[in-house]
Amino acid sequence: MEGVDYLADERKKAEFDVNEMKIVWAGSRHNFELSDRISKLVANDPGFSKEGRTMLPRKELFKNTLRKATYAWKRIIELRLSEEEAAKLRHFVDEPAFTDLHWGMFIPAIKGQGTDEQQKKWLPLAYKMQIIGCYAQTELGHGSNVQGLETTATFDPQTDEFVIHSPTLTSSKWWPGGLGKVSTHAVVYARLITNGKDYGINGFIVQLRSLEDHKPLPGVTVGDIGLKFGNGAYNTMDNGVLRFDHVRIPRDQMLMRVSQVTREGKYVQSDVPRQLLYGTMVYVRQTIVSDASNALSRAVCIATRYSAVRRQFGSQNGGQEIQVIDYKTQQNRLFPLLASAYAFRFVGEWLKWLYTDVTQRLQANDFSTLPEAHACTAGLKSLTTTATADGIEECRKLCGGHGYLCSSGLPELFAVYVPACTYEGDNTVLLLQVARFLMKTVSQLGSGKKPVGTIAYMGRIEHLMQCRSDVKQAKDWLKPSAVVEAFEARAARMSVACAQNLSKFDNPEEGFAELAADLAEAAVAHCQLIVVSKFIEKLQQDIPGEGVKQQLEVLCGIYYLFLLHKHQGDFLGTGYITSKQASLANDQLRALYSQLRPNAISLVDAFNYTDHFLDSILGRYDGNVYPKLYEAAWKDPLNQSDIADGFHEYIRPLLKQQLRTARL
Ligand SMILES: CCCCCCCC/C=C\CCCCCC(=O)SCCNC(=O)CCNC(=O)[C@H](O)C(C)(C)COP(=O)(O)OP(=O)(O)OC[C@H]1O[C@@H](n2cnc3c(N)ncnc32)[C@H](O)[C@@H]1OP(=O)(O)O
Ligand SMILES: Cc1cc2nc3c(=O)[nH]c(=O)nc-3n(C[C@H](O)[C@H](O)[C@H](O)COP(=O)(O)OP(=O)(O)OC[C@H]3O[C@@H](n4cnc5c(N)ncnc54)[C@H](O)[C@@H]3O)c2cc1C
Repeated sequence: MEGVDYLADERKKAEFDVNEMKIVWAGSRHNFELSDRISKLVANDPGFSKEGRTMLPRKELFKNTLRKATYAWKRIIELRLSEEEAAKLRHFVDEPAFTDLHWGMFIPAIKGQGTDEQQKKWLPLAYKMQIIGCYAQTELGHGSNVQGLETTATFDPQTDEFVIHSPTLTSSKWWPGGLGKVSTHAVVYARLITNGKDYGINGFIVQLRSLEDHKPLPGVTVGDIGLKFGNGAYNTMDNGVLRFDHVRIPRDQMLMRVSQVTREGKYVQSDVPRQLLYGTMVYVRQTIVSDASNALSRAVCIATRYSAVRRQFGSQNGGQEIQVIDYKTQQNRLFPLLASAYAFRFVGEWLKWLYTDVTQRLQANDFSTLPEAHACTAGLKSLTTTATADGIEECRKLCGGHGYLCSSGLPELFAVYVPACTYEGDNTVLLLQVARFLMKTVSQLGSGKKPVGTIAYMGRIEHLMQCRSDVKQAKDWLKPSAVVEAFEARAARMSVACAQNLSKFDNPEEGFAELAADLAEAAVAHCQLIVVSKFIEKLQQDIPGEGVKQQLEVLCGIYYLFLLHKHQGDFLGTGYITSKQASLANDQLRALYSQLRPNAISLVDAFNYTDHFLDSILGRYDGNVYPKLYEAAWKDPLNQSDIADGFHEYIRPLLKQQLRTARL
C-alpha cells in the first residue's frame, strides 16, 4: 500500500535524536543542509532518473551517461551552483562519468604540479569545460610500478618541443577514465628525456582530440578498452587506450612545478621533493577514504531496512515470524558494518584535515609531514576500500535471494565499487608502502628522532612491548584507554617482530620481499589503530543531541571489539591479552549488539539518503518491499510478451521433438 510506513514501529524505538545524528554524519549543519537540498534536487528531476539503467546495452548506456553529465552541467550553470554544490550534484547523480576524472584528477594534477602560469592558462578552460581532461598514467605493461612506465617525452631543442611517443605495445596508456571517447586533453605521465638522459617520470598536458570535430589529432590513436565487470555499473565510463606516434607539444606543456627543462634543454630540479609528482594520487586517495563511508553506508542502509522487513521462522501461536534482524548471527554480520560506516566517516573527516594541513605546509615549503600523509592516505585507502567492497558483498548476502536481484541495488553498487581496491594503487602494494614507513620508523627509534602524529605511539615502544591488558570484566573493554593501548601494543609488537626478522637478512630488499605478507599484516594493524583512535577522539568532542553520543559510543565499541574478535590471533599471539580477556571482549560485543538493535533503523535513517540515491527496492524508506519487487519484475523486457522471442525458433521445435521422442 502506498503511503504506509512499514518501518514506522522500528523508527519509534529510537533512543536518540535522529536529526542531530544526521548533522554528525554530514560533518556539520552546513554539510547536512547542502547534501539534503542537492540530493532532493537530483531526486526530483526526471532528467536524472535511473530507470532501466542496468538493462541498457553498452552504447546506449554510455550515451545516456553523456546526456546526464551534460544535463548536470546545464543545471549547474542555470542554478549558478558553487563548486561545492556542483560536486555534490555530480555525487548524487550517482553514475561514474568522464567528469569524475576531469574534476577529480585532471584539474588537481594541473593545480598540484603546474606552475602559476600553467594554472592561469589551463584551469579557466578546464573550469568552463571548454576542454575536457583525464589522467593518463597507467600503461598496458605497468600500473603499480610507476617508475617502470615506458612512454617517452623527448625534448627537441631545435623546435622547443617535446616529442611524446609510445615505443612499445606495453607502453600504450591503458585504463584512464574519460579517455576512451570523451577527453580532448590528458595529463600524460612519460619519461622525460633531454640531452640523451632519462630523468624519470613527469606529467605533460597533451591535446588528444580536435576541439572542432573531436577527431583524434595526427599521431594519436585512442579508443575504449572494452566491457568491464557487472551490468551497467562502471561501463558508463570510457576507460581508454592511447598511443602516441611522435606527437609534438610545446615545451611549456610539461608540468613544471617539480622540475623544469630550460629552452636549452637543461633539466632543473627545484627544491620541492620529487614525490610531489605523486601528489594527485595522495589527493585522490584521501577522497576515496571519504567515499568509502558513502558506499558502505548505502549497502548497510539497504541491508538493515530489509532485515527489519524480512521475516523467517519462529512464528508462535499463529503470530508473526521473527524479523531476520533479530537473529544474533545477522547482527554479528550487519552491525559491525554499520559501525564501520560511521568509523570510516570520522577517519575520512580527519584525513581531509590532515591533507589540508600538509597542503598548506607544502605551500610554505615545509615537506616534513609528506611521508606521514603518504602512509596515511595509502594505508587508509587500502583498509577502507577492502572493508567496503567486502562489506557490500556481505550486505548482498544478508539480503538472501532478493539481494542478488539488480533491483536490490547491491549488485550494481558492488560492481561500481570493487575496482576501488585496485585503482589509485592496488591495496596490497599500498599496504607495503605503509610497511616501509613503519620499518623506517622502527629503525630510527633510539636515534633521537621522536616519532610524531599517527606514529607517535612508537615513541613509547618500551612500555608497549611489555605491557599487559588489565581488563578483568567485560565492561572494562568500554574504557578507551584499555582499547587504545591494546591496538597500540598489537601494532607496535607486529612492527617490531617484522623489523627483527628483517634484520636477519643481509640484503634488506630481499628480506622485505620474503616477509611481505607479515609486513602487510603489520600495516593493517597500524591502520586499524588509526581508525579506532580517530573514532575515540571524535567521542571526546562535544556532541549535541539527546542520546547521540551514547549511540556513537555503542557503534565505536562494536567497531573495535569486532576487530579485536576477528584478529584475536594477533592480540593473543603478541601476548597483550589472555584468552579469558578475549572472551570477555566477545561478551561485551554481544551486549552492544543488543543495545544497538532498537536504534538500527534510525541509525541508517541518519544517512539521510533519498530513495533515488539508494536505488533499491529492498532499501526503500517505507519498507514496502514485496509489492514493489512484484511490480518491478513485470518491467523486465522479457515480460513484454507472454511468448518469449525465440519460441518459434528454439522452444517449439524442442517441444515437438520431445513429443516425437515420447511417441517412440
Ligand atoms: C571532488 C570530487 C572527488 C571525486 C573523486 C575523484 C576520483 C574519482 C574516483 C574514481 C575514479 C578512478 C580513479 C582512478 C585513477 C587511477 O587509478 S590513477 C593511477 C593510480 N596509480 C597508482 O596509484 C600507482 C600505484 N603506485 C604508486 O603509488 C607508486 O609508484 C609506488 C608508491 C608503489 C612506488 O613505489 P616505489 O617505486 O618503491 O617508489 P618510488 O617511486 O621509488 O618512491 C619512493 C619514495 O617515494 C615515497 N612515495 C611514494 N609515493 C608517494 C606519494 N604518493 N606521496 C609521497 N611520497 C610518496 C615513498 O614513500 C618513498 O619514500 P622514501 O624514499 O622516503 O622511502
Ligand atoms: C576501474 C579502473 C579505473 C582506472 N582509472 C585509471 C585512470 O583514470 N588513470 C590511470 O592512470 N589509471 C587508472 N586505472 C589503473 C589503476 O590505477 C591500476 O590498475 C592500479 O594502479 C593497479 O596497477 P596494475 O593494474 O598494474 O596492477 P598490478 O601491479 O599488475 O597488480 C597485479 C597483482 O600483483 C600484485 N603486486 C604488484 N606489485 C606488487 C609488489 N610490489 N608486491 C606485492 N604484490 C604486488 C598486486 O597486489 C596484484 O595482486 C584504473 C583501473 C581501474 C580498474
